[in-house]
Amino acid sequence: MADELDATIYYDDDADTGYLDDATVAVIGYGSQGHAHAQNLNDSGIDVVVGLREGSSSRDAAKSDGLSVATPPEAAAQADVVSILVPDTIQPTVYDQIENELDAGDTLQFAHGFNIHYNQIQPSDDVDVTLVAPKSPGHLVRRNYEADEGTPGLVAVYQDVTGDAKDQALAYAKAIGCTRAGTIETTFREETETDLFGEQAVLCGGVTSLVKQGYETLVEAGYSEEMAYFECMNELKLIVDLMYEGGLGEMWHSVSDTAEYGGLTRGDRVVDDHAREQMEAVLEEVQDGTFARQWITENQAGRPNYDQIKTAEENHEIEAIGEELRGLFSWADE
Ligand SMILES: NC(=O)C1=CN([C@@H]2O[C@H](COP(=O)(O)OP(=O)(O)OC[C@H]3O[C@@H](n4cnc5c(N)ncnc54)[C@H](OP(=O)(O)O)[C@@H]3O)[C@@H](O)[C@H]2O)C=CC1
Ligand SMILES: CC(=O)[C@](C)(O)C(=O)O
Ligand SMILES: [Mg+2]
Ligand SMILES: [Mg+2]
Repeated sequence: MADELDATIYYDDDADTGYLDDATVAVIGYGSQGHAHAQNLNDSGIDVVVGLREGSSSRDAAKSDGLSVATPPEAAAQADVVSILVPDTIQPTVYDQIENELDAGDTLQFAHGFNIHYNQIQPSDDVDVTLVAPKSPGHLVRRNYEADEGTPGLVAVYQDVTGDAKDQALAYAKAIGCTRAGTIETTFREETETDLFGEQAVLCGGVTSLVKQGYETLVEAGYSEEMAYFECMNELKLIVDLMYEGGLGEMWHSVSDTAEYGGLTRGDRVVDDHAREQMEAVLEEVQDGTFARQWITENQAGRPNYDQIKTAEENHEIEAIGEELRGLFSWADE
């Protein structure tokens, strides 16, 4: 355990999958996280059953991956740990379907704290409630596990009636590969707020806005779409890979002095004080529940705004030129 840092971080040696040896884990959902957790748990020797609704389009995939499949209530009835890995706004409905199948001492496990933190799910007081949240998209949780690597994660306990909630959560984190890379102990509130902020202001929202703005600036100045795509989208991965491997310094070391000087003197003009004020406003809307209420209301209304902005994003010209160019990479499937 690395405790000389501010946070308490757990690694493989700090976790014992023995806490899941006699348990069955129901993974409800087989999407981005669900397919990864279910397969990683299974490959780690944990007894897994996948819970999917009747007629689910994911049933064939789960079965072809060698996993047993049941409906969410059936899976929960068989399980000692129920991992809720369906979309956040669906979870309260799915919880209603399974809550009567939970026995005293079972565990309700999440990969994001949204529904507990914003009181959308009030779990019964006789079950453990835990969180193991990979800091990674689900498909890389699986890919890294198969490569004998891992993805960092967060672990939290909301309710511990058995006395083993944290040890069992660490066993789960180890079985999906998170303690290979490090799993930070936190709370449902901290995970929820930092995850929502990070995906909105940096990882998903901020970065894609930066890419699109850069692309549009070049194209509107008369440069070709191809040039703008390779400069502002394709090369971003190559730059971020270096940051991932060795920090900002690794990237600055690898790029030219010209790029380093230009980046260090112009970067804060683009992502400036106004951007920082907006980041702080975005965080405040996460903390005071404004975002959660907006997202819940949006779903209750049938996602009219979400569908509209999602369609506009899909139709952004960078997507078309990108698909065309990626298809021409020498290694692309012919
Ligand atoms: N995506 C990610 O990388 C990350 C996600 N998380 C968290 O993990 C959890 C799961 O997210 P994610 O994996 O993205 O979810 P997905 O959107 O990938 O979940 C899809 C799964 O949910 C099922 N599903 C969808 N709607 C329903 C429904 N109405 N009833 C029953 N099942 C339904 C689908 O089944 P069907 O095939 O039948 O449609 C499918 O199996 C969330 O809490 C999320 O915040 C945390 C970290 C990262
Ligand atoms: C992949 C991840 O960590 C996110 C962005 O938080 C999510 O998909 O919710
Ligand atoms: Mg996240
Ligand atoms: Mg998230």
